[in-house]
Amino acid sequence: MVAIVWNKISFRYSKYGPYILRDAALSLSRPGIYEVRGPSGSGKSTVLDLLAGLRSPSEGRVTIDGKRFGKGAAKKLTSWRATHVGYAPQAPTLLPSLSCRENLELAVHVAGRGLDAQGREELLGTLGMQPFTEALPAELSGGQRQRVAVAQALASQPDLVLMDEPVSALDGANVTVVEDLLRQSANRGAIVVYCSHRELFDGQAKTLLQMGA
Ligand SMILES: Nc1ncnc2c1ncn2[C@@H]1O[C@H](COP(=O)(O)OP(=O)(O)OP(=O)(O)O)[C@@H](O)[C@H]1O
Repeated sequence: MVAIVWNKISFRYSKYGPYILRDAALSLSRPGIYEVRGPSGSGKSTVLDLLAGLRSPSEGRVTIDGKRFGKGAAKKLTSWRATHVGYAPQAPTLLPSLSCRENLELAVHVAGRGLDAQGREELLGTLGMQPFTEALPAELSGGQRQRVAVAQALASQPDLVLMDEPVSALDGANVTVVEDLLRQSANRGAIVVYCSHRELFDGQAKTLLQMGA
């Protein structure tokens, strides 16, 4: 379980740059599926990075499991992130020298928890990647790499699942598979946050944040 509270969080990439977020507030503790909505360039990926603790707020503090983090949070959150967060960023970050199987194994090793070897194999199978278990990322199509990145983010059975455009390269059947896996994660007790230009879950996910233009 994980609980995240934002109170008056602002973020900009540089000291005099435009604000991406201004005095944003949110509270996340209940398992479920949440969407960060907004047009292209509005800051959805930035929000996911902040939730993952990969970026620190410019102003304000985030509270994670009762502890408050402000500037410099990203460094302090490294081990929390490794254990609790599964993140499939917009550009998949599979290690190029490791096979699909090994990329999942690494995620579980770093987290110190997650699916056993059989579970990881099954997860890849569910995503139609069983024939490519031993393939290197460079040997995969874009959609195949995206499916492995989704599997990698789920392999450690994280409390917080972050998915940035998880189905942008997938066909309809695989979109349904990803939706099912994310539902299963939420049913297991995870908080799932995603952004997607393609509508998922029939538009029924709760809105976590609505970003402006
Ligand atoms: N590393 C960075 N340094 C400076 N500006 C950045 C950086 N990353 C993103 N931005 C800017 O921040 C704004 C929000 O970008 P972000 O990627 O979060 O939007 P998005 O809503 O996810 O977009 P899309 O839907 O197109 O993926 C954009 O104007 C972008 O140019």
